[in-house]
Amino acid sequence: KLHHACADWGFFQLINHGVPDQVMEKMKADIVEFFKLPLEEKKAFARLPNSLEGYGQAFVVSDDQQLDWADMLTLITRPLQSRNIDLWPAQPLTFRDSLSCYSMELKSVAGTLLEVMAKNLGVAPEEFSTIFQDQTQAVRINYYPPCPRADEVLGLSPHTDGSGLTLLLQVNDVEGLQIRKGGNWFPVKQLPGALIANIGDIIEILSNGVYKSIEHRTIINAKEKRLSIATFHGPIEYSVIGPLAEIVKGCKPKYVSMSFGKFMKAYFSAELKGKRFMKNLKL
Ligand SMILES: O=C(O)CCC(=O)C(=O)O
Ligand SMILES: [Fe+2]
Repeated sequence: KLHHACADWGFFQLINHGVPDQVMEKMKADIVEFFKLPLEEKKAFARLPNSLEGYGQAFVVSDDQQLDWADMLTLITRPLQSRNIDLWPAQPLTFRDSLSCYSMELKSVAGTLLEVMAKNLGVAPEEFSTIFQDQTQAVRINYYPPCPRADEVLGLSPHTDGSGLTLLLQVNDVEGLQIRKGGNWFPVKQLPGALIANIGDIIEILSNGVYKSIEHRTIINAKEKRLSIATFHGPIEYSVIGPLAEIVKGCKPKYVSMSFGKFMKAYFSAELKGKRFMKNLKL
């Protein structure tokens, strides 16, 4: 079932993920509290120039670009030695603990899903676990303020995630995520308690296109704010991203191979434009 959902849609909702309710609820409550803080207090955790981490806009590549209608907090959560705790909000007081617990639980969910995917692809589970063991994990917490001219802005422009696998949680009860399928946009209604799983570009490349990363965007509500937390799971830092040898036995690789570092640099220097970034990586 998972295989079909992944391969056909690049997207699925996970209900029996095993993450304790209280871990999800604590995380959600602390996210809501953080964004309520006065701007000056949030700015204490501001993104530094040339860094992707911290509070502020992401994906700004030029001065004349129209910005997305969102405020974001991006933090690296794994591997543990990559954590930059100074950028983790100290208010509310439980934030750091909530995020640590949430990060650990989601790592385990992602690990299980990646194992299932490796099996479905017919590659040795070790091949995937070597790439994803002590995986990189980062969170992007998105705050979309209401906008009276909601149809003139986007919360997040169409994009695919530069991750292997993304697990997404809508924090308050406002919808806004849309996925693209066959040229049309479909709204996603999060099932109660579910985590939304998105296939990212790295799985598309490793699987040589068997799994496709899902193009998605968010729209803005005219009256209500919306909050979400996206948790991105990627490979270990020094891995090479390219079609797996076992998969391209007897067929041609469809994507270029490059180091994870180079891939990330390329991903963040491209404007968010649907699947255009991936098209550039095709052979
Ligand atoms: O807010 C959402 O539902 C989606 C967020 C997202 O796609 C992202 O942060 O990459
Ligand atoms: Fe995304």
